[in-house]
Amino acid sequence: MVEERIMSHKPAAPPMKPAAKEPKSRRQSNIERSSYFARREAAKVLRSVLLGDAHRRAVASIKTLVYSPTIRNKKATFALVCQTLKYLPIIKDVMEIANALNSKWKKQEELMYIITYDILFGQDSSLTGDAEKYLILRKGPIQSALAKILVKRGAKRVEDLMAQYQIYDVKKPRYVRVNTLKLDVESAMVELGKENVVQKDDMLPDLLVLPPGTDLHNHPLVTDGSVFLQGKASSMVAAALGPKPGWEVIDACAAPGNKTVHLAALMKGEGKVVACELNKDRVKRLEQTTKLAGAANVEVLHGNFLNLNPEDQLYSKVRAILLDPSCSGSGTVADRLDYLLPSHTSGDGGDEGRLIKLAAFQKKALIHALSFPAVERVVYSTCSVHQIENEDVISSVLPLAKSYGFQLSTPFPQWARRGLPVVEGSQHLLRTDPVEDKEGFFIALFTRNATHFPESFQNVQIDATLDTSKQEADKRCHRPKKFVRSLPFTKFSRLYLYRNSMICRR
Ligand SMILES: C[S@@+](CC[C@H](N)C(=O)[O-])C[C@H]1O[C@@H](n2cnc3c(N)ncnc32)[C@H](O)[C@@H]1O
Repeated sequence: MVEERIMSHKPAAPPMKPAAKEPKSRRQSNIERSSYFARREAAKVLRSVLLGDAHRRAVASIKTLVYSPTIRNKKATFALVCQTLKYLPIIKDVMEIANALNSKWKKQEELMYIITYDILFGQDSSLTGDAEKYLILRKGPIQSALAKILVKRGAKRVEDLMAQYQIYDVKKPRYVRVNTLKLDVESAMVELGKENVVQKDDMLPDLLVLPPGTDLHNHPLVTDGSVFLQGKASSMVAAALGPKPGWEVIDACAAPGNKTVHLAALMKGEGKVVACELNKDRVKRLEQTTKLAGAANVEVLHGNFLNLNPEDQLYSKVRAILLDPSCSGSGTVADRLDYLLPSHTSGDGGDEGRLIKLAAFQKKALIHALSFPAVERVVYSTCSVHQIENEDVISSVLPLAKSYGFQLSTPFPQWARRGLPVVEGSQHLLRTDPVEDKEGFFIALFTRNATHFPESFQNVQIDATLDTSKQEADKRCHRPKKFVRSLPFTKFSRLYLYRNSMICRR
């Protein structure tokens, strides 16, 4: 038999079976045939994921890969890839202990991972094909390797083992946010309740809770934008900002726009949401989301939030800013599965340099958000579990925020999990736990009363980019100025505030 190549577009046809004692039904043969192809298609996708293209963007990438025209059985392939990835660290150890792969099959290790998943944890008993036959012959050693690992680690069940391997079981409820621009909550409950058990969330009035595993991707309410498949933590962000109908609001880093359209709905479609997005391709997603949601009060802006000038008349009435900047995404890795990819298996989940860069941008963007003159509320949020992107950002910005008249407020006081106690006011910060709450989000809410705007603030112009070269900054600062105060900006630089002048960074 010619060696099966998982990278070829068309996998080899399943081998003809020797005459069986009892002829197989046509239905059974079709099932075997489609499972055979699904495993090869899944192996092809898994190979691309593990090779690196999809690194750090696993699920988005798995979806993109699965939805390519070359994949026929998309649903089965997607499920098989996700499940195999979920168990991959265990599968790899099992295969090593069982010494299951010879050099020929090592060349097709992704296919072997998929088949081993099926042998150990899957429900597919129709394992036909050469690769399958090879592993079924080694089923005994494979199963005893798993038993050895369980004994060695003192784990009674595979679930305990998964916990030890830090694999989170992602059986979380399916949350559905009702887009109140299109449908009221009661009607959504009635409609979804026809086929599912639906409850209202205990904190967010526009959020519904359905049983884990409920698949609503093709539900008419989802496809027509009446409801959004949005998690609880993600839905808490716009609600924490609490914009009122008629306000002007900026969503600083907006695509794909789930929170943008949530803001629009909370504002009952009245007022204006300026949705700013840097990435051209993601702007398209943002526009699609906005259109789907029927959020007519959203104005999409393709640009860099750091370049919006707070002194521009255009933004003089902006009362709230939602800042959900690019982050490591480490809090949603259980969803995205990339925690199983090579650089994520060692614990902290990421490359320090990348985190430092992200945190630098996050600080800059937060300072920028706080510098809009009429802003009363700023929410800073991430889907990261890293202190450097969360509490550390807040603590480094807090002195400046206070000088602008802001204080930390407490979003959702009834929520028990708060910030790490490494910053003054950590009790105001909100965290969700990646294990307990199935996703790790962070929310900070800065508020100030209009009456508490600092007197000096009225006369202070803000350097919009905080990114200018030193030469440019010096030029700008070369004006008569009256010193107000200096504040730490980074470890190495301070912000100098001057009345009737720019903020200069040195
Ligand atoms: C975490 S995502 C936002 C998710 C979005 N809030 C939602 O819930 O759908 C961060 C987004 O910010 C964008 N972004 C990054 N830097 C930016 C900048 N300087 N100005 C505007 N957008 C930026 C990224 O392209 C990305 O789309």
